[in-house]
Amino acid sequence: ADVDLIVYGDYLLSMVPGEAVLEDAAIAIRGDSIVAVGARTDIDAEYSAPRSIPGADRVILPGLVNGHTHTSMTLFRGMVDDLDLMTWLQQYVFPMEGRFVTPEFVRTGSELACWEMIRGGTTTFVDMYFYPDEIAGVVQRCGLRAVIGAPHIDYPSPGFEGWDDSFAAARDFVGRWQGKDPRITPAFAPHAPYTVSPEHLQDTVAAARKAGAPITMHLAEAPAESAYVSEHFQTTPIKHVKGLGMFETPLIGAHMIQLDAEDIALVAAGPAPVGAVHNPTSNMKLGAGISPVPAMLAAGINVGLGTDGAASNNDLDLWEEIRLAALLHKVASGDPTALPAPEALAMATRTGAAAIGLGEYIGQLKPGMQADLIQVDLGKTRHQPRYDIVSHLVYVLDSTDVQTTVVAGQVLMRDRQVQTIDEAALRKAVAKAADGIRAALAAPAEG
Ligand SMILES: CSC[C@H]1O[C@@H](n2cnc3c(O)ncnc32)[C@H](O)[C@@H]1O
Ligand SMILES: [Zn+2]
Repeated sequence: ADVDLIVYGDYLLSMVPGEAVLEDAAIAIRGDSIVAVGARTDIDAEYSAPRSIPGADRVILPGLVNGHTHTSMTLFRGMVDDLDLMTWLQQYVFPMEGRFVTPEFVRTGSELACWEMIRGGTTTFVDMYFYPDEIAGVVQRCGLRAVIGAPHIDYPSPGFEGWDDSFAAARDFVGRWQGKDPRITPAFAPHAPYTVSPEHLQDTVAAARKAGAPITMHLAEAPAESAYVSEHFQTTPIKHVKGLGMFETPLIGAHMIQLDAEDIALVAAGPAPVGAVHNPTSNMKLGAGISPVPAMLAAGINVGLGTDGAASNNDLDLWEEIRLAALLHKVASGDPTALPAPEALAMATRTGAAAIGLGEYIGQLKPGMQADLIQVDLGKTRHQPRYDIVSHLVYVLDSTDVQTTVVAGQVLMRDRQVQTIDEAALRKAVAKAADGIRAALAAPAEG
């Protein structure tokens, strides 16, 4: 039978539960979907394609899922480091966003992020940032898949005076993008329990239920958030939002650190799917704490991985998050068997896809699923010897080993060359945006 593309690999990791690593494998793709996965000899006997990608020394696996980021914040990379969340946010980030975030800023920052994610093997991301139509435009042009959250917050923010206009714009955004592009899922993105009132969070829930759209928000992140919620509402962040109906509609909770055993049970009980996104680098850097990931997984919660924005990471490299997650929970528990390598890799693929509500379509390589996949090169001397492929992926690989990135059957990167973004033009636009930020950092009193 004719297909559009065949991708080969010395190894193939489908991430389908119970399936072993396949050797000398291939995957046949028609349109945006996977048609067949199997031994190279079987695929070659049954399918022919006008295009193919060779697989010597390469592993095929599902594209990575970045469950929480703020793509445009790449332009704030390295602007300020080594602060706690609230100081970082309130004294530096919010004021700089007020000065610099425009549609052009978002377009450039988001394109820089997409370039970095394509190069590192991320095929899907969940974003929450201002001017989401600009982000959606970048996503359409570069070919990635995204859940794009339209932000709303009780305070003035770029483009908005406060709640009323930001919430109205979020409803419009969701209405405009629902069903428009199969690679884009619009979402509601209230900022956090300490910046959105209980009444307004209930409004978000009602709008999300009516639209059938997911919600993504920062939740149970730092001790200061718990202190705020305790002081104002006499409860924990999780019980607070549960009481507002937020677990009755699909929710992607970013961070999910400050949870006790009761909170974990409430999240697991839903009744709607509540995914948790763990951001180890950002959490460590901002001193926010350690998310109870092993306990959440044990309770049956789908836990994914995220980078957060590049202003608190300072890159969008999910391989780093996979490795840090696997290591952090061993340190936190004193148990080297905590979060073993296969589980850490699943958080960036199958479980991560489920956590963001796309588990039926992506995160595993099997017929009928979307053709979102990557090839990584294990041929370098650094990868010798090889006894266990998953061990290399989690503990040795870095993003420069990613050779090929495919989303919905479209090849976005081949032999490390991004096909859909003009890198030289992007560098120019980034340099222009950075000049203004650099000047403001050098003369803060003038700002
Ligand atoms: C309204 S969503 C965008 C908003 O969120 C800010 N932000 C970035 N990272 C974090 C974080 O870890 N916790 C809370 N808020 C964060 C970002 O700067 C935007 O203002
Ligand atoms: Zn964030």
